[in-house]
Amino acid sequence: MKTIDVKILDPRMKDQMPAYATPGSAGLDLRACIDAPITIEAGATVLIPTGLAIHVSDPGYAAMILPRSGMGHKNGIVLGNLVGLIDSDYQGQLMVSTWNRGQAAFTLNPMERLAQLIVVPVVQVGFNIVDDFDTSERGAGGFGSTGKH
Ligand SMILES: O=c1ccn([C@H]2C[C@H](O)[C@@H](COP(=O)(O)OP(=O)(O)OP(=O)(O)O)O2)c(=O)[nH]1
Ligand SMILES: [Mg+2]
Repeated sequence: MKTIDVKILDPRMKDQMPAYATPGSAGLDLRACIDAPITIEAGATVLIPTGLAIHVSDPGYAAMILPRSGMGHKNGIVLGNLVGLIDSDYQGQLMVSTWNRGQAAFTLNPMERLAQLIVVPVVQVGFNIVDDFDTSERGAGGFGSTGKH
């Protein structure tokens, strides 16, 4: 398994480090490192610290913060930025932009698991400027151009 450097910024995280819940899990749950419950009003977005900093370091990888399906579907708790992208050279605290897209206030408790982190491969590209592309079957067709059924 690949390893990445992590700094524990909040001592409470020492015993609760993110871990894969099952052997096949892709995501590592992130916790709300807050000192007291925070009520997030319907429609509001709050930046929540996770108590951790990671340094992916290898530009061939990035980390992404995604919602947890249960929090998103049942409680309306998703991400203010929809998806969080963690650059391989970022060394600051992982922060979760926590958006209550639901109709009711939600109370987030200290150390509650609120989002998840995945690490994904990334290809950095350079641009080769051209006047015309090699022909492709799709061409410029998009936005439903292949039909509905
Ligand atoms: O949900 C997130 C998204 C980003 N970040 C951190 C890591 C990431 O590497 C950095 C910058 O993120 P991004 O490039 O998406 O934001 P930006 O608005 O473009 O800021 P910057 O100008 O710092 O790149 O912020 C988080 O902690 N949580
Ligand atoms: Mg940026």
